[in-house]
Amino acid sequence: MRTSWDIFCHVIDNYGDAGVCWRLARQLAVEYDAEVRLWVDDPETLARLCALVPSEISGDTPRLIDGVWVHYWSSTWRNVVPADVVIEAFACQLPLDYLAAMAERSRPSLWLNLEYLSAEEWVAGCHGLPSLQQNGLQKYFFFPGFSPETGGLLREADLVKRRTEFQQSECAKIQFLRSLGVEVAAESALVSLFCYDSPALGQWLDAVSEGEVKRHFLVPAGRVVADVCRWLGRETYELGEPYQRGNVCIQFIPFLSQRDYDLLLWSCDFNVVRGEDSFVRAQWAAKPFLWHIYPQQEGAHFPKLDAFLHCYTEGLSADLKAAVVGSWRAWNAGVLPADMQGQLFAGGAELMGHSARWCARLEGQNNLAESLVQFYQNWV
Ligand SMILES: Cc1cn([C@H]2C[C@H](O)[C@@H](COP(=O)(O)OP(=O)(O)O[C@H]3O[C@@H](C)[C@H](O)[C@@H](O)[C@H]3O)O2)c(=O)[nH]c1=O
Repeated sequence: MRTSWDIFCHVIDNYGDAGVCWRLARQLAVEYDAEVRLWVDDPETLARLCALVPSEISGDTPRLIDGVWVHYWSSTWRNVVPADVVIEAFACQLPLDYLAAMAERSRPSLWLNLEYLSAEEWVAGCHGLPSLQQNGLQKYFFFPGFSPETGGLLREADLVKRRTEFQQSECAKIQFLRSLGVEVAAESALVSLFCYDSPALGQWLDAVSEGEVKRHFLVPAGRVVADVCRWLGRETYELGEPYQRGNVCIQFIPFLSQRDYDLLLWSCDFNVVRGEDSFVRAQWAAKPFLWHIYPQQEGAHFPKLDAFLHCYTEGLSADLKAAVVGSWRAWNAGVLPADMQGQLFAGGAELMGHSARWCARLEGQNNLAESLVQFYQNWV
């Protein structure tokens, strides 16, 4: 019998919550033949990530998309029979009636809270721990992560193969970039830019524009566009139009589907990414990158940044390690000291090789969907 899964997604802000839930839901349905319902309270955000999702889904009419039943999670809850496995993503609050129904099933549901990604050491110790809840059920805390003691990272079965084939074909890359209206000059390095607002951005672009290497920045529609326009001295912009300032060419492109965003990351020489899901996808791209971590109050994100840097930079030469750690920390603090601006791009061949080895290392651990399925099988 097929296992049924309910994934509950409350979109707090940005795209990460919906991005992670959608990716997981699809993988469970497509690769594990699971019967998946995704309950999302903001279908419009999901629709930006996958064109097949309509931006409005009524409470009564779920849509079957890529094998997943997408439901609008409205504030008025209509009772449904809970699934075998229930995932509350990022500690969202499940409907009270649903919680009661979970406990009333003849075989109670497995209840999991899917946590945010962190490379901190304590994560391995807390992964999979239960906590007794008011409805008499155990809730298990499920942590994605970078070590085999965690739930691993989202990675579709064919991801690395598709990426390798794409990156081996110059033609595939050119075709994809052309579909976005992008032509890259032969001697220019391609950079994707998806980050939060940052005072460091203008300083960095200044330095790069005066640098010796030509860089072509692709900027998907989003909040950083306004800052880049300001740096260009423009009030408006045309999608696809290349804007040149010094050695920097800027091109604004549409916000892509998740699938095309992967192609963008695979095509670029360097990716600026943020949050959780684009950060993981940049690692699967096996290219050098910069992580703009989701800023939290009182600097709570800095230990997370350091924990990741600690694992990620293992094996780098001392100079390069210092450049990566220093420039990532500076970027995330919003200040780039003058001598550090070029260092964001430091590393060349060493960092390229390192990115590929890091990706291969991560590929050696279970992926998140696989870990969840195994957890359920062991629990039953
Ligand atoms: C730029 C771009 C991104 N994307 C996708 C990739 C990801 O699935 C998603 C972006 O998600 P993230 O990278 O996680 O960054 P984000 O800033 O949008 O999301 C954040 O949301 C907060 C609520 C969380 O607390 C953060 O941890 C983080 O997840 O958008 C596209 O599909 N097309 C695009 O063109």
